[in-house]
Amino acid sequence: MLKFTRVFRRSYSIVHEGLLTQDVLSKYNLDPKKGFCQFELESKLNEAISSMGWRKPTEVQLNLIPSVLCNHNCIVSAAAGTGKTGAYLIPTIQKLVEAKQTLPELVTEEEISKEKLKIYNPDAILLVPTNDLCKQVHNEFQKLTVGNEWLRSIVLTKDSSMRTDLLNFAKFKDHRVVIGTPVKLYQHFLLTYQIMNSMEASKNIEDEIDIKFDIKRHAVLNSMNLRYFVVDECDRMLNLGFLPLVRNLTSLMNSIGKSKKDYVTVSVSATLVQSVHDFVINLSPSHVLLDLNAKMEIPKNIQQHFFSITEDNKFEALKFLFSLNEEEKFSLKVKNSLFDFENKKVVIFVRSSTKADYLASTLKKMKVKAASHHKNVPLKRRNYLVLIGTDLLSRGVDIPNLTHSVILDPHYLGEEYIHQVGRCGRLGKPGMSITFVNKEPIMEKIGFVKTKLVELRHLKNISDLLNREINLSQLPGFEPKKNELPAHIEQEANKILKLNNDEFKLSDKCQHSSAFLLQVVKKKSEKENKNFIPFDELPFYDEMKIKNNERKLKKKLPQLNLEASKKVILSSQSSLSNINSKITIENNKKVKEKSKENKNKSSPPFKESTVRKLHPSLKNVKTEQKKKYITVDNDYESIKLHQVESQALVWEQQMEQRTMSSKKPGQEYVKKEFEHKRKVIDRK
Ligand SMILES: Nc1ncnc2c1ncn2[C@@H]1O[C@H](COP(=O)(O)OP(=O)(O)OP(=O)(O)O)[C@@H](O)[C@H]1O
Repeated sequence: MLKFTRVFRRSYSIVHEGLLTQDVLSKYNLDPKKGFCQFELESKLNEAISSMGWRKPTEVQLNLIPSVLCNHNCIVSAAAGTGKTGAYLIPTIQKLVEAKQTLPELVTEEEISKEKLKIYNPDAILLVPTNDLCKQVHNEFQKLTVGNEWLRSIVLTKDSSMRTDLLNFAKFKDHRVVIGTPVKLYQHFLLTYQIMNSMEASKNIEDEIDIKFDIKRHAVLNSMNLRYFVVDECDRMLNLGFLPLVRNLTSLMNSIGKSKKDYVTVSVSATLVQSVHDFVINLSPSHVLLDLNAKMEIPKNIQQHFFSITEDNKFEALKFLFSLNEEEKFSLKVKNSLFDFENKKVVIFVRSSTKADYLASTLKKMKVKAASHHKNVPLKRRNYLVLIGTDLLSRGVDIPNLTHSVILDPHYLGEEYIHQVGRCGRLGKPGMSITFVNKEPIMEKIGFVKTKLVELRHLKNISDLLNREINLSQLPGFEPKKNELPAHIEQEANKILKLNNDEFKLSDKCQHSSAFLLQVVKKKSEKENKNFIPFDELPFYDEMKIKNNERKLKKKLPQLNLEASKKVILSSQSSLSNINSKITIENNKKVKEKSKENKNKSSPPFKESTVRKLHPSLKNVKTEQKKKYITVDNDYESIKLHQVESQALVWEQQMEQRTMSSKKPGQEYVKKEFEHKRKVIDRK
């Protein structure tokens, strides 16, 4: 059963609610004003700490260091950038230095040549969620072990192959610490398990495992000597779906090392959610809970700003922030220092790696030193001022003197915001977070799935987590325009604009774009999403199937009455005319010429079937109303509509004339014919 030990409140303010256990308090006379000497650390470790410029322990260090030194399992949460890495590294190093005498001898050549399974037994395993964070922790570890260089660490990430790792285990048997990602560590423990099992059962190792294992040169990872097991960013691990993996990893580790619960477990995160508690139960039954960020607050040194910006304007707004001239900056600075991005280190969070790359290249064109970081691009720490990344960048990444966190696409998880904002204003330095929120829902492809994203909901998650109301402000010059279409409609319409004319025939493009707009605006007027067909799903792409698709489209296309059609044209005029004028501007002349030719011909320009095919949405539109409908005539679509309409009118007039003059024999027949034709037109 999980047992949290809560002790009494400290007299000084920096230590939060009763956190430290009695034995810790009686052993150490803790004082936040005193330096690291209060922990009675080994002299070289003390020197290394002071050479890093760390004078006094931070709050989390003051709590965690003595607790680990007293061998307590700990769950710790503290705001981002408060020195958690040092807080778990310092006591681990101290304990390993103390135990130096008991270290195994270096492996000798003779030993290596024996046909015996070599085992690498580290004293500490630090589980870190991503490759870049592993490297960051490794760097900090190296700095803290200056003077104690014998205490090295091996990094296990996807950057090295399994065989290289196995070679390193044999070669660097004296390296006491392993820093690795869950996947790589799991792979190694599984391999050890398989090899040990096959050896026990006197089976051929090669038959049992996929890797070419060289028993003379390779060693396997074991946890027999394990004394410290640290899970950094543990809620991140859970969010990334590593929970089953980490569970399997620990159970493998325990069964191989036969060291169940012999080691001290430290679980660290900036945000402590219930799932972390549940997860920790599996690691160790009793824990000291050092919850220094229970309220999940953003440190006061970080200014937070939330702006309402439409999806299409987000990049523009960002570019605007970067490209303000001195005068503009000055005028805006009067109100807010927010706009001063010059020579500042900025981190920008976006939803996808494609967006990150696009934005980085756009900013580079503006001569801003920008770089992107996501799963395909490793973290570059030099020569840039602006780093653009996905949520991979939000955890643990420590960039000194970073002042601005810009969240272009707010994450659906509220706690992610805390981590993203935590990249700036670290350790009490001034920082500023800017979050852009698109009020309209948008459809976006995430991986292979098209998802409806409602950023207002994400904002609510943030406000629920921070337990405060969040008001959206307007960025000057980016206020919403009147009669603006909802962002998701604009977004879809813009996709149409980006298509090349070669992709399909102009007529099809116009027809479908207008059909699409008619459809989405119908949706808008009905204020429901059920019949909404995203652009990508409209049957445009395969020219060969266009006829079939048209039939499908007709079925899908909701029936429009005049009012709806008129609204389409009027309310979406900007988009429609945008689309039509932009798509057809070059082709307009040709089209007009064609239409003139058609008009000049005595025979009607379209056959009845063509009219029906051309504009299925004309169905149910009555003659008088049709005249009003033909209001916009400076683009191709309306010209076409005009032709269709005028043709329809011509027919009607013809029929009416025939009816008028048909008070002769055969009148009945003509009347019937007229009624029939009228029905046909009405159906059109
Ligand atoms: N006692 C200290 N005095 C001064 N600087 C410190 C101290 N402890 C840590 N730092 C520095 O503070 C910065 C943030 O530390 P660290 O990355 O460990 O924070 P963190 O709490 O792990 O952040 P995150 O939640 O983002 O992972 C680092 O640059 C580190 O070198």
